[in-house]
Amino acid sequence: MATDSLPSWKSSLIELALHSNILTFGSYKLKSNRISPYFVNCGLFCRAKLIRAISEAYARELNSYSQEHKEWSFDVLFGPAYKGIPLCATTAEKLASLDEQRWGEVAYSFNRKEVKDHGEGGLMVGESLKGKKVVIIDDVMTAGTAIREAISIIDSQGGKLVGIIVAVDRQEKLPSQSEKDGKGDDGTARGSTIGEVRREYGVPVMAVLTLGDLIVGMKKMGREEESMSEVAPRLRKLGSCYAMEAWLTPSLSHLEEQGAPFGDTSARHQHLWQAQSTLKERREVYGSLADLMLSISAERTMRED
Ligand SMILES: O=P(O)(O)OC[C@H]1O[C@H](OP(=O)(O)OP(=O)(O)O)[C@H](O)[C@@H]1O
Ligand SMILES: O=C(O)c1cc(=O)[nH]c(=O)[nH]1
Repeated sequence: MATDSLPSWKSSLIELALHSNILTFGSYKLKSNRISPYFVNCGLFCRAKLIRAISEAYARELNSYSQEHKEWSFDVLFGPAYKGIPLCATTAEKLASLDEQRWGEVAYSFNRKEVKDHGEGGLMVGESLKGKKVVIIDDVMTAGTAIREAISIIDSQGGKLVGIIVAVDRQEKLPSQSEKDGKGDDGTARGSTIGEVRREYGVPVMAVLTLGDLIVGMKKMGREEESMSEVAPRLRKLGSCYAMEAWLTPSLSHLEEQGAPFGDTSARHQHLWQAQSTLKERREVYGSLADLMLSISAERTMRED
């Protein structure tokens, strides 16, 4: 569960993201057509000290995962076009700086959005993926469409996906059928995007920061009021369970991972109640934001009953 303590490197990264307008608040249409009251623009990690900070953070996460899982390794970091491109190159270099012996030979690769028809030609740039163990490095995951596209490129190139890392886990739920049909969220209880990708492909999905980290970081910086006074009214206006789900899904996906059934209504209610208790525990930490989410969550449970 998230707490109000963040390692100092995470706090510094959030501060950099705020000062550089990488993390902003407003109303944004996402690739999935969802409307979000905040946005993470990783294209703005475009100055030396910013790209250094984010690539060090990715490299640190990957290196510590590999230290904890000695049998796990990879050959190539694949950065999907466009925002993944600078990330894969700089993070490969940072990995080698962290541990030359382990990562000195790590390679990177990325795709083109349009196939090149002259010179070397083709879709891919960098290391061949054929027969290689590949980790996808990307900016954020929302509905998981971009990651699935990247996975199909890896498959088509003969690579083997062994992991995924993103800068920010937005802690979003899976798209509903009505969203896929272009009719907006139907408010059904669903697991998290990241949990589903993890389960479906059987690989670790890592994130440098989560939405929870961003909120804790803002609070530590005394910017909670500023950000939340922007975000909360919009969440309210959306009227769906966007905010609540964002906070519930870690608990829901955790329960799902333990094998809890998700199909029938009573099991789903039980999960919602458990997740709400988790929110209650978070209340002290997240103050008014948690209050807001609890009220949305209660309304929703009543609607489901
Ligand atoms: O999980 P999803 O709902 O798919 O959305 C998230 C992805 O969508 C955007 O990429 P986009 O394809 O727009 O490419 P870009 O890197 O060129 O911005 C964004 O940069 C994420 O990678
Ligand atoms: O879902 C998206 O399209 C998206 C979200 C976000 O925070 N940042 C981004 O670049 N894309």
